Amino acid sequence: MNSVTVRVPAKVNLQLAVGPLRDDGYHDLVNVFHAVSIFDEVTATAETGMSVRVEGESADQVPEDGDNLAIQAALALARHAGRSYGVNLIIRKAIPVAGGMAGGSADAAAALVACNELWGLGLPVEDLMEIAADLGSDVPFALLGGTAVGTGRGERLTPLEVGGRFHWVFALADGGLSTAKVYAECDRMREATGEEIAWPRAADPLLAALRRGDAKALGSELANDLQPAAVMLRRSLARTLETGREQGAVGTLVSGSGPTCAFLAESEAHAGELALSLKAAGVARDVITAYGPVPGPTVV
Ligand SMILES: C[C@](O)(CO)[C@H](O)COP(=O)(O)OP(=O)(O)OC[C@H]1O[C@@H](n2ccc(N)nc2=O)[C@H](O)[C@@H]1O
Ligand SMILES: Nc1ncnc2c1ncn2[C@@H]1O[C@H](COP(=O)(O)OP(=O)(O)OP(=O)(O)O)[C@@H](O)[C@H]1O
Repeated sequence: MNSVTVRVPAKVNLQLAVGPLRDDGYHDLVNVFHAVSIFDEVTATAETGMSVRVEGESADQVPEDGDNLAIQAALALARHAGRSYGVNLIIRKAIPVAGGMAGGSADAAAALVACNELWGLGLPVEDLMEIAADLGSDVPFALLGGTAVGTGRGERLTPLEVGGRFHWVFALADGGLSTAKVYAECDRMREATGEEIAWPRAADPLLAALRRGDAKALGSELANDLQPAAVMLRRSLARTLETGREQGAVGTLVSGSGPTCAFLAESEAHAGELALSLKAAGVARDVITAYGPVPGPTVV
C-alpha cells in the first residue's frame, strides 16, 4: 500500500470542569468530549524522510515542520515500532485552527491511524492510545470519537451512551486563542476572586440528557469552566454568545479554550435558521452547522 487517507472529526466540550492546578502544570478535569461533523483529512504516502504539507482553512497558520502535531505523531509511532520509517503527510484542514475544536489533536490521531496502516504495523488501539496521550491531552479522544468523558488531564476516557443526534451551529472567530494562556487566565481569575476550586465531577443531568438524546435538557446543562477566561481574553465573544441566546439556541458555550462559540439547536432545520441569524448579525468570521456524535478517525 502506497497511500492511506484518514478522515477525522473536530470536537466540542459539553462539560469542561477544571480542577486545581497540578504540580506538572496541568489541571485535573472532567471533560465531556463530543465529536462533530467538521472533518480534516490526512493522506499519508510512503517516502524516505518525514514531511508535511497543509492545505485549506487557515493553512498558513499551521506549521509545516517538526512543530506540526501530525508529524510528531508519525515520529512517535515510528519510535514505538523501533524503525526509521518515512512518510509524507498532506493535511486538508476544515477544522478551525487554534479554535478550541482540537484540530491539531485530530490531525495527530489521523496520522497515527494512517501510518499504522501504511507501515503495516497492525498495532492495537491500546498502543495508539498510549502514544496519543504523550502527544497531547485531547489526542486520545481524537482517536476514539463519539462522545466520552475524560478524566485526569482529559486522557483517561470512558465512552458515553448517546440516545440521538444533536445539531450544532459554530461561530468561528478571527484568529485563535492559546490553550495554555486560557488555562493560565482561568487560574489568575480564580486566584483574584479567592474562589474555592471544587474537585471536578461529571454532571448527572447532562449525562441523562445525552442518554435520552434530549437537546433542550442538554442545552441547559452545557458548562465550560474555561469560558470566563476565554471571554476575558477575547471580549467580543460575550456578544457572540448573547446573540446566539437571543436567536433561540437551546444551549450556548465557548468550545474548549475558544474562541469558537458553539450553539445547540433543537433540530437540523433549527440549526439552519440559527446559522442564518448569526451570519446576519455579523458576530463571527464564519458560521457553520454540524451534528454529533460522529465516529473517530476513519480510513477513506
Ligand atoms: C481545552 C481542551 O481542548 C479541552 O478539551 C484541552 O484541555 C486542551 O488539550 P490540548 O490542547 O491537547 O492540551 P495539551 O497540549 O495537553 O496542553 C497544552 C497546555 O494546556 C494546559 N492544560 C491542558 C490540559 C489540562 N488538563 N490542563 C492544562 O492546564 C497546560 O498549560 C498545557 O501546557
Ligand atoms: N496539524 C495541526 N493543525 C493545527 N494546528 C497545529 C497543527 N500542528 C500544530 N499546530 C499548532 O497548534 C496550535 C493549536 O492548534 P489547534 O487547532 O490544535 O488548537 P485548538 O483547536 O485550540 O486545540 P485544543 O482544542 O486541543 O485546545 C496552532 O496555533 C498551530 O500552531
